[in-house]
Amino acid sequence: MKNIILIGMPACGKSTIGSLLSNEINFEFYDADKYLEECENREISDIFSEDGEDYFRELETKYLEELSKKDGIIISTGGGAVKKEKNMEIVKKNGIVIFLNRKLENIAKENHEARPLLKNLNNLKKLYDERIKLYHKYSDIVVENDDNMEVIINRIVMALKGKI
Ligand SMILES: Nc1ncnc2c1ncn2[C@@H]1O[C@H](COP(=O)(O)OP(=O)(O)O)[C@@H](O)[C@H]1O
Ligand SMILES: O=C(O)C1=C[C@@H](OP(=O)(O)O)[C@@H](O)[C@H](O)C1
Ligand SMILES: [Mg+2]
Repeated sequence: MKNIILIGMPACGKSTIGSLLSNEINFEFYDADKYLEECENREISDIFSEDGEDYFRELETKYLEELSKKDGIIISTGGGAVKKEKNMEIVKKNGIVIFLNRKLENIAKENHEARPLLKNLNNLKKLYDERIKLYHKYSDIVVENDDNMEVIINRIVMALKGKI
């Protein structure tokens, strides 16, 4: 059984939709950021402020590698997981990658307190410009997140038919 990997901008819905999808298709759900926080017993915002982004990225790769040893699971990645080609090689070995595409104006409305890279909301457009090509490059399926959750989950289930 393959894994299902959700990628996309911060606050595009990866964690929420990953969990809802898990209820729908009975795949175990792992949020890569939450898994990292639990294993390290630290919050991501503290890791960023005390040790910097590069150190966070090392941990991110370590735990994506660990999670990818499992199969038949859903992994919601952090928005920056596409920054390292190695991360995508790891998850794509036994995973189908879904890019959740959500409008920046909707993303901007969410609460970003726990997202160190969005302390300044001006950074959102910059991150988008840096990453949009990467989300397309690494995704097997693109799902527009522009409706209510039930519709989005249904879209994903339909798109996955015959692929897992
Ligand atoms: N289609 C949607 N309709 C309503 N709220 C949404 C939708 N997609 C995402 N959200 C909300 O956006 C917020 C950020 O989602 P989250 O799952 O944390 O994103 P990510 O893990 O991609 O950073 C959550 O409060 C979530 O409920
Ligand atoms: O976009 C990013 O670089 C990040 C997104 C966050 O996850 P979400 O995409 O779930 O917000 C988290 O991994 C970290 O704060 C870095
Ligand atoms: Mg998340």
